[in-house]
Amino acid sequence: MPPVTEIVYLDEFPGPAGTPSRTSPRGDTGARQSDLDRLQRGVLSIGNFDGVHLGHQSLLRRLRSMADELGGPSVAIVFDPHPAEILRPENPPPRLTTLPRRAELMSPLGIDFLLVCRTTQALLNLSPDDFFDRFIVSTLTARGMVEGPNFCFGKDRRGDIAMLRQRCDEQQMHLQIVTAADDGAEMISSSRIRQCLSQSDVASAAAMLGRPHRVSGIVVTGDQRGRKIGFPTANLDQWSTMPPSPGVYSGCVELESGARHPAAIHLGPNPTFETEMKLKFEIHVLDYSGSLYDQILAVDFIDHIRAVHSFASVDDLTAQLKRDVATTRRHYLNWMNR
Ligand SMILES: Cc1cc2nc3c(=O)[nH]c(=O)nc-3n(C[C@H](O)[C@H](O)[C@H](O)COP(=O)(O)O)c2cc1C
Ligand SMILES: Nc1ncnc2c1ncn2[C@@H]1O[C@H](COP(=O)(O)OP(=O)(O)O)[C@@H](O)[C@H]1O
Repeated sequence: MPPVTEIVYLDEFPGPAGTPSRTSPRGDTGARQSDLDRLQRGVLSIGNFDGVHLGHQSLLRRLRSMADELGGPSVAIVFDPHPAEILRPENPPPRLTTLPRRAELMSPLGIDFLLVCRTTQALLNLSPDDFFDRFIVSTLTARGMVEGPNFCFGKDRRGDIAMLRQRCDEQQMHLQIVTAADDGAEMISSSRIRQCLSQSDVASAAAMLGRPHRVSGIVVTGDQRGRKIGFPTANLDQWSTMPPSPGVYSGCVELESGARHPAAIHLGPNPTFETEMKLKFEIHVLDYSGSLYDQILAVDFIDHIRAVHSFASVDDLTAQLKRDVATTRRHYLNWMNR
C-alpha cells in the first residue's frame, strides 16, 4: 500500500497551555475523527501549501527526512479558511488546490498528516509567543520544524525566522530553514502561479507545479449543440479551484474510472452562437464516446492554444476545432514524452 496523508481537522484552537484540545471531522471532506496525540512529538511545517508546487515539494521532502532522523510523524499544517479570507474577505485569493487534493499530492512525499486548523479571529490575534507556546509546544509538542525563509507567524505576521530560531533553541527543538526554490528567474510561489493562470500561461504554471494545473467539476447538460457539429463537449459546473482565464487550451482529463484522455478545452462564451457572454467550461474528450453526464472530471491544463473567437460560420468553427484537436494531441504527446 502506498503511504497516504491523513487529513485531521482541528476545529477548536487550544486554550491556555495544558487545556485539552478537540478534533472533529467535517463530513463533506471525508476527514476521520482522530486523536491529537497521534500528531504529537512530530516534525512540523506550517504554511498554506496551496498548489503543492515544486517549492513546497522540496520543503516537504526535507520534512520527511527530519521525521526519519528524529522519529515521530511528519505533519504539514494549514489554516482554513485562508487567513486572507478573514482579514480581507472582499478579495480572497482563489484556491489552486482543494484540501483533499493537497493531501493526495503530499502522500508520495511521505507526509503522514495534513493538519487543518480552523482559522478564527482569536487565532489570528495570538501574539507570536502565544502561538508558539500554545500551539507548537503545548498542543503539538513538536520535535522539529522545517520552514521557508519567508515564514511569519502570530498576529500581524510579527514573528519572523530569527524569532522562531530563538524559540526553537530555547525548547531544544530542531529547526531547518530551506532555501526558496526558484525557476531560474524568481522564487516559485502560489501567487506567481495564480498570476500565470490569469494570463492564460498554463505552461508556466505547470512548470512551477511540476505537473499541469488541475480543475475538477461535475458534467452537466449544455445546449446539446456540440454533438450536432461533430464535437460533443462535456460542460463542467461546480468547480472550486481557480480556472485559467478564458481561452482554448490543450490538456487531459481523468474520468471517474481513472482512465486518462487528451482533451481540447474551451473556457469562455460561445460568441459564434450566442450574444450572451456567459462563461462556459467545456471539454471535448479525445478518443472517447459515451455519456459523461453527472461524472466528476479532473481537467489538467497543459498549454494555451488560442483565444476564443466569433466565427463567421459553423463550418469555420469546426475547421478550427479540427486544428485545435490536432494541436491538443501534439501538446499531450510532448507532455507525456518530456
Ligand atoms: C476546443 C474548443 C474550442 C472552442 N472554441 C470556440 C470559439 O472560439 N468560439 C466559439 O464560439 N465557440 C467555441 N467552442 C465552443 C462551441 O461553440 C461549443 O462547444 C458548442 O457551442 C457546443 O456547446 P454545448 O456543449 O453547450 O452544446 C469551442 C469548443 C471547443 C471544444
Ligand atoms: N468525446 C466526448 N467528449 C465530451 N463529451 C462526450 C464525448 N462523447 C460523448 N460525450 C457526451 O456528450 C455530451 C456532450 O454533448 P453535447 O451535444 O455537447 O451536449 P451538452 O450540450 O449537453 O454538453 C457530454 O456531456 C457527454 O456526456
